[in-house]
Amino acid sequence: MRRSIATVSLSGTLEEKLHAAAKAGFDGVEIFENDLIASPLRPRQVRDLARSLGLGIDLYQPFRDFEGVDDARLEHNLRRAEEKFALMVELGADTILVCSNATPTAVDDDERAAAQLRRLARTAERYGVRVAYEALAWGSAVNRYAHSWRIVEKADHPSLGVCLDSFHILSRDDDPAGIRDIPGERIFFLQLADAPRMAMDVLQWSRHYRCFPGQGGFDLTTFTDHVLAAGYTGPLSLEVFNDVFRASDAERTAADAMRSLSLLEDSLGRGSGEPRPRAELRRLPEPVDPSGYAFVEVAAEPESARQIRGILSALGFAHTHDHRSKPVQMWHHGDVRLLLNDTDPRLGHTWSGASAVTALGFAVPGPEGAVKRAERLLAPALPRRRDPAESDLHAVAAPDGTAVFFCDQGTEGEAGTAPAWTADFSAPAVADRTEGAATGLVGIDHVGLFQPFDHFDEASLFYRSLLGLAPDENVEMAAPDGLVRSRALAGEGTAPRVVLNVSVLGRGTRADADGGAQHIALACADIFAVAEAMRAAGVKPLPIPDNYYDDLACRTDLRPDTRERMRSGGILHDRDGDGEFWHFYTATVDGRLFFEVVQRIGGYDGYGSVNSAVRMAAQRAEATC
Ligand SMILES: O=C(O)c1ccc(O)c(O)c1
Ligand SMILES: [Mg+2]
Repeated sequence: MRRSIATVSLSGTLEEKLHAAAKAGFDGVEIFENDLIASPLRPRQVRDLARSLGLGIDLYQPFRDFEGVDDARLEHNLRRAEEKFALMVELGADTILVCSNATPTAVDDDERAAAQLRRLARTAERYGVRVAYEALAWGSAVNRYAHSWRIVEKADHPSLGVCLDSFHILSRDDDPAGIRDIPGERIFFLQLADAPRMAMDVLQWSRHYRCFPGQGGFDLTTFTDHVLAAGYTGPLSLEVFNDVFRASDAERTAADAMRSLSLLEDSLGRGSGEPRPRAELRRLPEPVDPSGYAFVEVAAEPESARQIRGILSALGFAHTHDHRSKPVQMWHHGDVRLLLNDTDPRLGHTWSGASAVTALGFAVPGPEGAVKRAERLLAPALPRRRDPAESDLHAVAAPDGTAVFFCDQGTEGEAGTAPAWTADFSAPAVADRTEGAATGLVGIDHVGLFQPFDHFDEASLFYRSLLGLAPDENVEMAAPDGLVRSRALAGEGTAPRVVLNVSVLGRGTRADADGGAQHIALACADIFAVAEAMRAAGVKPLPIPDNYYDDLACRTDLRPDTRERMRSGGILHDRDGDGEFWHFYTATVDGRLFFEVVQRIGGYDGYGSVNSAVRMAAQRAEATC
């Protein structure tokens, strides 16, 4: 199917928008009238530029407040429309979007609206233009797609059809199944937008918070399947009004948009009983099903690396191997592998110098397939410095610059065998080996990464589309320096898990500290044993205030001796039904990187976010003491 994007979805001038859309691989654009009016380019020049970039102009929009007016107004509106049709001929655009009248004086009279739209269609026909009538969710008389279709049907002119916009339909909880009853050839245009579920005025919601499919709370797959089942074969076009996208880099937004559309298109027509769509659908390489983390790599300056080594040893990790050609140590505990790079990460992305998670290695069944899928999803490939004998690990850059590696899960899990990529590491001399006392860590539960404000939604779509991780609901937490929004993503069978955080207002020390707080959460089977082993090794946990434990006494039935052990270990607790979550934190290195140890019991599936405000206040106290 053709893929298009509305210029309103991108930042910059019209020229910049066209270049960005073309670079991301779109076939066409919807030109927003304001973008044209503000452009120094004449319509013919816009047409020529679009053509030279390989873009069609699939829609010109919007034409407002046309129908449901008195006779004098109608004549005026028809003259107005005719000017625009002449302009569209210059522009080389053959479809105009007319949105339902949103003025308070619009008359709710289908006969009149149909007669007026028929006159508009007759005029449009003379210019070779088609009119696509869209019901705005806040239209005065017409605000449901079924109503717009009744009027179009009544008007009965071949140059008049409907434009369906997922936002206007799904924001009002309208049932999209009725779209199947509209003949496909009368659906002149399809606009796709997702949005987070919000209880607010629908116009404000639409103009500021739309996002790309897969980034919000609407089911765009089912919606679009209905439109395809009706027989629609026109473009899939993204029309996203979003305050952040308007202010972000247009090329990145366009790539994010294309990733979203590729994922959506790949999901279409797969339901059982779905009729075969008339439109040709592009499919992505098979989804990747990661079984967990192969490794997590941390980079740190030498002094900070020393502190990290102290924490890892106290947690029972041993420094077992060194990379054959790079300054990278492997720290190992059971099946958990952390890589510590203490001089120069050279991963092709920027590193501020503060300790940071620089790479995530995901264990996947077929790395080549994962790489192909990542390429199709426009994930930027990272250059690799590689000696000929080393394994050919492929990495792509996540939106925050973190390198994402695809590692063959191979025989991982079979006793005594190590994954192939670990052959790049050799055992250090015994004298260099740092042995910790094994503490029973069983895996990497999750990695938490603070995201740049502009790229939060992009990041969650990135992990979702490349690795098939399913996003959870957003959670908001009150940090002492502002609200933090958090979204967890987890693979099938709950591994691996990634937690993305962002400052709701895009500022605060948590967001600023050289790119934002990050943590690695390690899973264990006995939190008290790990806490005690860590303290016995001379490493203190993040201290939690006594008030927290007093409150626990009020709201839980935890026994006093348990609470006492929790207090000395800095351990926090959460419960969800029969499930329980126990966790504690280490000190923060460079004000940025910390470790968490967690124990999940029963079906607990969260991240202890009820305790996050206490944790973040404790971290602020730690930073200022
Ligand atoms: O917000 C608006 O006015 C507006 C204009 C054109 C559209 O296609 C739309 O969905 C909304
Ligand atoms: Mg629209």
